[in-house]
Amino acid sequence: MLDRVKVSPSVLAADFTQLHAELDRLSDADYIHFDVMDGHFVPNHSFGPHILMAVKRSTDALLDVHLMVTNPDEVIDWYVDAGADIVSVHLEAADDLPAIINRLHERGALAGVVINPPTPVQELEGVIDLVDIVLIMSVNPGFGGQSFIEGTYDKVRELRRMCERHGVDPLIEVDGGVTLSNARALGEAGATVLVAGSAVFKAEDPSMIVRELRELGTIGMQAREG
Ligand SMILES: O=C(CO)[C@@H](O)[C@H](O)COP(=O)(O)O
Repeated sequence: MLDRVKVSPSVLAADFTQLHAELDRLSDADYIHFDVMDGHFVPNHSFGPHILMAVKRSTDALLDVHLMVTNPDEVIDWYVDAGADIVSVHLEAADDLPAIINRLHERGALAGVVINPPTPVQELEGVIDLVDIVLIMSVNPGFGGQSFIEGTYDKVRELRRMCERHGVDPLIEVDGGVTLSNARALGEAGATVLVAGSAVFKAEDPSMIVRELRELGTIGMQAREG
């Protein structure tokens, strides 16, 4: 059981001409969230393992890689080799998720599963005992700066109940449209990791936003735990 919510700033919203300086401003982040987009699974391209290596050189935070790709089994090793600490793959994209999770564990990485907004939480039933982290998308993946989908709270609560039934306690991460205005409610619903791109990188003082997101999320988490 965590004693506080963790914050994972999404580097997609950073100024790439100043990547090192941008990451340097985030000494308080627990993780750095790294969105990989292949132009097939989502209608956008982002970056690959070489940029992840550059991120690794610029931060002490753990690297939280989110693969929005159609062929996760073929690329997970690239990202572990580049320094990923967590690799999350989409339930909607993986043909053999248990094999991918096994491979990540063999390589010493934490394994995550991601579901898109239309995918019901019940579809996680078969893998919930195997994963270290579940990422619930709170926007349709592909772009930063979108509005948070309100139905996410119910999905997080439902996932929390599923975890209790199974006697497991994976990290529960929420990604997309996360801001200071929903961080507390997300912690209260059961989220333990908040991904935030625009809210952090577009702020004047990104480190302060990271601390505030963590504090609000943790207040919510404590309210849920009573
Ligand atoms: O995976 C994604 C988008 O596909 C997210 O990680 C976004 O990058 C989050 O950005 P904001 O909604 O916080 O701006």
